[in-house]
Amino acid sequence: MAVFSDFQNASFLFAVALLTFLLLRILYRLILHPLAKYPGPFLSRVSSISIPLQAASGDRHLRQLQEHCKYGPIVRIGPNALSFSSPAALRTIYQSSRLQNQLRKSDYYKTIDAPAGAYSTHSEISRRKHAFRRRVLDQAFSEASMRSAEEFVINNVDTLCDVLSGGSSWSEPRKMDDYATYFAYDVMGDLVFGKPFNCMISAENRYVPKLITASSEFLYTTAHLPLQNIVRPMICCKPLMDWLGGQAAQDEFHFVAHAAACMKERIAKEEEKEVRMDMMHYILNAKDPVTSRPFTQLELEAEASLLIAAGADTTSSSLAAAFFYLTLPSSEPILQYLQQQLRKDFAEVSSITWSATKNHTYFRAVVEEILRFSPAVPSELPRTIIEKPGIVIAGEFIPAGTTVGCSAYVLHHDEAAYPEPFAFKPERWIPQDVETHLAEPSPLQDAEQIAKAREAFCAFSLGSRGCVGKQLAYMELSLALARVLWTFDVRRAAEQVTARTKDQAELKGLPWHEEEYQVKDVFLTVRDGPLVEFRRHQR
Ligand code: HEM
Repeated sequence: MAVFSDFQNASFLFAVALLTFLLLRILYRLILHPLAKYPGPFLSRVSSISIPLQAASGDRHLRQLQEHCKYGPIVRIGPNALSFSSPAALRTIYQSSRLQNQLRKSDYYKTIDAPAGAYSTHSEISRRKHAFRRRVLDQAFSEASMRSAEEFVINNVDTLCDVLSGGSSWSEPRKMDDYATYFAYDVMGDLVFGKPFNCMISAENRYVPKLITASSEFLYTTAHLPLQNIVRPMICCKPLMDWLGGQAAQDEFHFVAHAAACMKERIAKEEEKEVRMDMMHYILNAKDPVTSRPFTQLELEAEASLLIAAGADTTSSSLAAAFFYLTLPSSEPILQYLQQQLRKDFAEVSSITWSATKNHTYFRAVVEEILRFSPAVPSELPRTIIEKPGIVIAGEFIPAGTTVGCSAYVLHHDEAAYPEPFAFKPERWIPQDVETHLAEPSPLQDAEQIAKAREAFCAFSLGSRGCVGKQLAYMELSLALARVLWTFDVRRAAEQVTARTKDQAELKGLPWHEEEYQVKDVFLTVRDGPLVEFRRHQR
């Protein structure tokens, strides 16, 4: 009896001590913490659970914008984390070479590749090791490599046109999130593994995009959980994850194994007589100009998985968004004008090349506006301040140990840089002195407004950790979009599907914008639709 009572007393004392500790911790975070002066939602200021909760909901980008509208340009999104929404902060955090030793990618990145057993260029947080990766990987995005890549991209665009076509009459509604995904994965398979996945023409490999989305969803939340030193080893343990992590965790392991097998096949092909001049050829033959070291087998496998995930999902998200914005009823004059221009400027579809689209002012403005409105990596990219005492961001001294970041979605919907941010307006990228001939022209921009728009644009992030595949992404998007729009009349189907309905948004207290392409933010995006019909254009 006495033992039981001692146990009860000890439990009671333990509970009181724990509650007191938690209460004091909350008070400290609210009042005495160095970030206490920054506003933010209560839960975010006192606990680290807010970010994983938002990540799990798929609404994080929308919440972040909502929070910036409510609290201003600096929001405390976790006890030790701040989100910034100004172009000045964007440049300091991601681009300042002076601060490169003081900031590094946050521990979040250590977790996202943990199941693969090796960091990729994207997840490597050590500045020195990353610099090596980039010196080698950059060679796969050289001008020569991009020139060879164009042919592979065009072959896949031809297939896309074949599968979209309904002949001379209107096609069935095509679900463009799927077609864009199949196209982008086929391109990346072609460039990285030496063979397209053939997703556009066969269902056999369509599980690959699903794997990547599922693993991105799983890791986006998991990597933001508190106590990463415990979480990380757990998600590397396959038997435990098979049991705990369900289908999503199994998908992640499946994809890693799949990528490794494809890489082995591709490496064997490099020994063949006829060299395939795809991106992997350039990677396999690249050596670090500083150390003369090529990638090891493990590094190659990590890069291959990264290139497929980072290259395919982002591009497909943007391509699907393109069809959404261009088929909005309010975009009718934009679409009409764009198609007229493309058909006037290019006599044959084959004359639509990457370099020709680069110089097409109106087309480029359309692409830029798509990337602005719906950035494919919408939420903030976390960086940690590692050197004491700290650094100055946007005029504020921020102490070491703080995780800081900017969200492309938030910056891209800032009224100051983009008046009417929820309207699709390619004209905002075109200087006043360029004639567009739009039926109902909106005012074109003066140089100052365009400079503001450019300053806030960060779809590909900036600096040494910015997107290595930016040029390839523009090439794929431009060739696919321009050639499809040249070849077909396009129109929105009567029925539509969406990743988020107005009712769902309102139920969660999220803002609703009728003309926005809805995505779920899983670091990459999950999307649904639009449904679009195609008819071969009669010239
Ligand atoms: C519309 C298309 C694309 C968008 C919007 C995009 C966006 C981004 C962003 C925002 C980052 C920074 C991520 C971070 O800091 O965590 C990034 C990094 C990266 N992207 Fe892209 N990307 C696109 C297409 C591509 C393509 C086509 C490839 C390659 C085939 C690619 C390869 C990479 C790689 C390897 C990194 C890591 C770079 C590093 O850390 O050094 N991306 N991308």
